[in-house]
Amino acid sequence: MELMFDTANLDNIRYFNGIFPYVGITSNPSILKKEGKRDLVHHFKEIQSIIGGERSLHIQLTAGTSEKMIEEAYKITEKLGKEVYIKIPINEEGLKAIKQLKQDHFKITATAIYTMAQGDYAIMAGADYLAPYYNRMENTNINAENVISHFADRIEVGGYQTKILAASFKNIGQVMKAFNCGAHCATVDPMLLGDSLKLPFIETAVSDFKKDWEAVYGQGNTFLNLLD
Ligand SMILES: O=P(O)(O)OC[C@H]1O[C@](O)(CO)[C@@H](O)[C@@H]1O
Repeated sequence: MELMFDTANLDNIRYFNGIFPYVGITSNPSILKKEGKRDLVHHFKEIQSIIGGERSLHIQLTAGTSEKMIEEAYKITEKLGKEVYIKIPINEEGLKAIKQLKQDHFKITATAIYTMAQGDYAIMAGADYLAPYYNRMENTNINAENVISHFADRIEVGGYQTKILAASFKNIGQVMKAFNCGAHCATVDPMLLGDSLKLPFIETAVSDFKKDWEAVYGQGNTFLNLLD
């Protein structure tokens, strides 16, 4: 069970970096749009410096043909390092690009996955990660839980190395369901993760403990000044 942050916002990454256990950052052109026009090499390098070398960075290609996608992948990794995961939508051109890029030892995250067939092609093509779109599947009346369970099953039975990186979440319940269905990892807007800890009953429990403690040991005292 792993989390990634689905954002390119530097402030959010810096803030939540200190809070949640997470293993990487994902983005796509729509997520980048929210940051306005940027010097992208500089921006991604900044992200790399915040998250450190142990966590992964997943960057989506923008070209429409496999030839251009392959060129983009080379350019991105030339600027940002071969450790970057190249995100490629699973359509004809995308699959063609993955075939070549895997031969060239690139790390690949297959994305825009709505169907079992798309994911199975990506697994067979050797994708390192598979990003099924949970909320978008639900919006399309596709059973996201069945699709993710199917991938988990295929990977287990076939002994594939591909990991399921469930994506497109609009609430924390969807994230938990994706894990229940066998997703290895979920990429989530860190603001959504933050909101999942801001529940009134959590606050009530914490403040009740504080009140009970202070009723006995005095206001403002903690173990720090009582155990000297
Ligand atoms: O439905 P949404 O919120 O646009 O999400 C699409 C998802 O696709 C991804 O690009 C994953 O490949 C994520 O970055 C994002 O979670």
